Amino acid sequence: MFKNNLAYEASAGSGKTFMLVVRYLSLLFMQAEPSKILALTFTNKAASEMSERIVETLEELESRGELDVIMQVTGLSREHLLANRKKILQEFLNSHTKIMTIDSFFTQVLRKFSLYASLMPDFSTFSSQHELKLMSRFLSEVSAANKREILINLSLESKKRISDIFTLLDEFYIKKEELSNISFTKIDLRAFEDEAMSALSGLQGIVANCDKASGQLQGAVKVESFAELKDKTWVQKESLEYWAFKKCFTLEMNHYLHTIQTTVANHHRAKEQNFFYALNELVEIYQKSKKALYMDDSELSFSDVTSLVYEILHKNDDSQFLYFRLDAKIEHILLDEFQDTSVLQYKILKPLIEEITSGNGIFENGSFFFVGDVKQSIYRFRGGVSALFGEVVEENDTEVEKLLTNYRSQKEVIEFVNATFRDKIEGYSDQLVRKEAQGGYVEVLENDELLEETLTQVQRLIALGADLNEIAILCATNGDGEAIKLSLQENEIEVVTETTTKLINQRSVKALLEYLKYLYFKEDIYKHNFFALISQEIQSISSVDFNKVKLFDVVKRAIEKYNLFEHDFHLLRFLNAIKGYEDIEALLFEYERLDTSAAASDLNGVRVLTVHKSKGLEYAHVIVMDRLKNPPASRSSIIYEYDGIALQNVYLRTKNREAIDRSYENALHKEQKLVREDSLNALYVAFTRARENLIIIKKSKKSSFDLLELDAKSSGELQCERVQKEKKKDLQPLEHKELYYGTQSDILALESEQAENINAINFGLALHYMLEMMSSFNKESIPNAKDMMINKFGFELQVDEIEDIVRRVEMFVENEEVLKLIDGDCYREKALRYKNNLRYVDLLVKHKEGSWNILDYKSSLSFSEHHVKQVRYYKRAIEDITAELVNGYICYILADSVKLVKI
Ligand SMILES: Nc1ncnc2c1ncn2[C@@H]1O[C@H](COP(=O)(O)OP(=O)(O)OP(=O)(O)O)[C@@H](O)[C@H]1O
Repeated sequence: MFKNNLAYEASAGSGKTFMLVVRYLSLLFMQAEPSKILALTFTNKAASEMSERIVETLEELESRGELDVIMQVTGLSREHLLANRKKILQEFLNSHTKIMTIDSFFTQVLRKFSLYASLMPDFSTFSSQHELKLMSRFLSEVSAANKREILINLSLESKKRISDIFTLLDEFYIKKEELSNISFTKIDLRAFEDEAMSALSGLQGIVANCDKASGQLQGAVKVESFAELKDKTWVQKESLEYWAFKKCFTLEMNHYLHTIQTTVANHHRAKEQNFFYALNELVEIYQKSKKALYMDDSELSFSDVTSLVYEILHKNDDSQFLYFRLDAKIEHILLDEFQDTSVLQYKILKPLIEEITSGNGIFENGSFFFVGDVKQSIYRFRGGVSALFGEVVEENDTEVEKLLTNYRSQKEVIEFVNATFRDKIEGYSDQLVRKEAQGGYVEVLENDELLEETLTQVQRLIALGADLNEIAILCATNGDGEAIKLSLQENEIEVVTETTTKLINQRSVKALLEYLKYLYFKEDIYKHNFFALISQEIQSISSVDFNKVKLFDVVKRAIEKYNLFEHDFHLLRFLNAIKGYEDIEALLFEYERLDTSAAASDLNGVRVLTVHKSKGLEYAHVIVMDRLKNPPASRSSIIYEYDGIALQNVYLRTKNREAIDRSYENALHKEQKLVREDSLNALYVAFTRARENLIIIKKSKKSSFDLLELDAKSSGELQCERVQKEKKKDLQPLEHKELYYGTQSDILALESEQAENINAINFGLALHYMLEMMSSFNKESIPNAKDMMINKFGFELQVDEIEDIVRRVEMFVENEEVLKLIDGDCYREKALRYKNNLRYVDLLVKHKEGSWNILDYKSSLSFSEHHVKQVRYYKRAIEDITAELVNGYICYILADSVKLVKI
């Protein structure tokens, strides 16, 4: 029977998402209004997939596994459900549903109440604010407030660059609310230093008077300053009855030692207090700069949105009334992936949930439902606290049910996962195997040539008949993903990655955009494009008064009128995305920035994605590849210590402090445990994505699988169901049209992720940018391009680096060979979309006689092999597209010369 207040805490593949869809459909069948069901997911992709699954399930209800479960949940008969499903589907498609990410929901709330935050409701949101702009705004605000010294001191004390201080500021800004219970005071350090030095002189006295004191011992206590003293090895010991001290040991020595330890520990604490005090002062300015920026640009990051919504709803005289207004629109709440919800996000939702669970809401029949798996919590860095699940259950008196059977994977995969994690993850309980899932294959391979081995395994699967779209390669970073993608493409294997799968680049969505452009601009070209894209005869299109008809309705009507829907889930996603735009202008001028991804079903190629992005997804064949590079040892300098969901304390990570400060030691251990849990959870997510075959490729040393102690072995039999290739719909070729796919710097930064040195990356980006900004390749264009480069990158670069870049550009425009190659129509930063991949060609030149030159700039000689592959790829792409002669060159623009290498 239907339970009003229910949660599922269950392992991967046990049907949580399935139950979420069942729950949603059950509510629909129980006559809940779709617009009053708030279903929140973690990613846009999950939100779109949920809507799609609802439509699909309703369309095919009689043959779907969901049917029986809906009957159980609702108590309604099969006949009733089947008789009503068409009506329910129509209602669903015609409603303003609320299936979205938490971020989008908060954005909607903020739009609604924007005036409380002195914002206009038409702001736009991005996953992060423009970092460089923010930095320079912040720096000028810091100067205006006379706080430069604080910033410089912080940077000196923590031995961090100013830009790293930014990361800390952002962390503190995001956790501002949680930190509000912790206060920081400014403390004078000298007293501690004096006390420690005076205890030291006591100790030195004992050593001086001891006949048996060795030269080594005398050296060990010969300390000139407090800074030197606190890092001495002997200061970290429990007792001085050891080593060279032993011969002179007296209890008094330990007395001095303990005094030194206590004062050093206090000194650390005081220093930490001063650090956080200063950081807090700067956070105020940081927040002010952010506010100023979003007032100027009307652009907010999601963390800004969350903080503002929290402020409006919790720190406002009208709070109760505002919640009441929200409450009136929400009757049921469904939350997916709850383990990754942040405490602040939950605090915002809490009053809404309480209205429902306490039974005093406007709707007596409201319901609350959430699902999650603490083992899959991998977003601690974004504020996820795994204890939240339990807390919420307790606070709301929610009934928790377990789902014990794995519905996703075959036996070999399930048993391997059970055996691997049983003793590693606390409280792990084995998943049960379905009777009909007795096959599957698992192999752990050891090979240091990770890319080659991955390619071999993909080819092995393809040879066995695997569907390309059912092969997923999970890797550690975007950089690793790019490397594997290139390697597969070199071997003519199609690849689908995130950058290539934007919704707005899908044919049906493009068609609708052309349609809307026609309605708005009234240019015939758009009409022609629209009909070409939907493969229909050109007809007249009647005009629409956008003041009277909602954008959403215009698009929905077009979909119906031109019969576009037929299983095209991109359109469903597009309809959902449209709800985020105020009006037609906002859509037409902003849609290029829409980063919703396309419906997976219509893309072709091996999926390459990071483990983090793979959460919630499943594939028949999964290859988990070890990380190509060892991770940088970049630990956060701040340790956040939680007690349950409450932030209890913050510490500044300090060398050797754990030996002399018990509470720091505790916090550090807790943190280390969490870091280990994060890694284990990520591996758990990765291994549980496979339905049939799981192949793990590990390297022999420093493998990310080390903590699992995996041996190379295989079990089961590798089999792939041969795909029946469906005949693709006959679509007319797309008219070539230049598109804007984001910015080159996004992609360059991604490509250069392999380069460890952030300075080198910035340098390269700045050089590229300056060349891009050259209106013509001659000396006259240099000053302007230089200014633009400084505006964008000046903050990141030293003066001599800027001069170096300008010198290189001068050499470039003076080089005879270069000038010959670029004699023609030059296209800078040309976006190139080929086989579902997006690339930028630095410089593409079309010669009068119909041949093309590609120039790919490099600012250093490293990674040559990679460059060659890249240019070869561009060359092949342009040859395919133009069917004309193409020459490719790598142009090394070095400090002292320009070298051209023909590919
Ligand atoms: N009761 C069920 N009957 C039939 N199939 C089911 C059932 N529950 C789940 N499935 C199928 O099993 C697979 C895994 O389910 P689902 O994705 O809901 O698991 P999950 O718990 O959300 O996994 P994860 O935690 O990894 O996201 C899906 O293909 C789903 O359709």
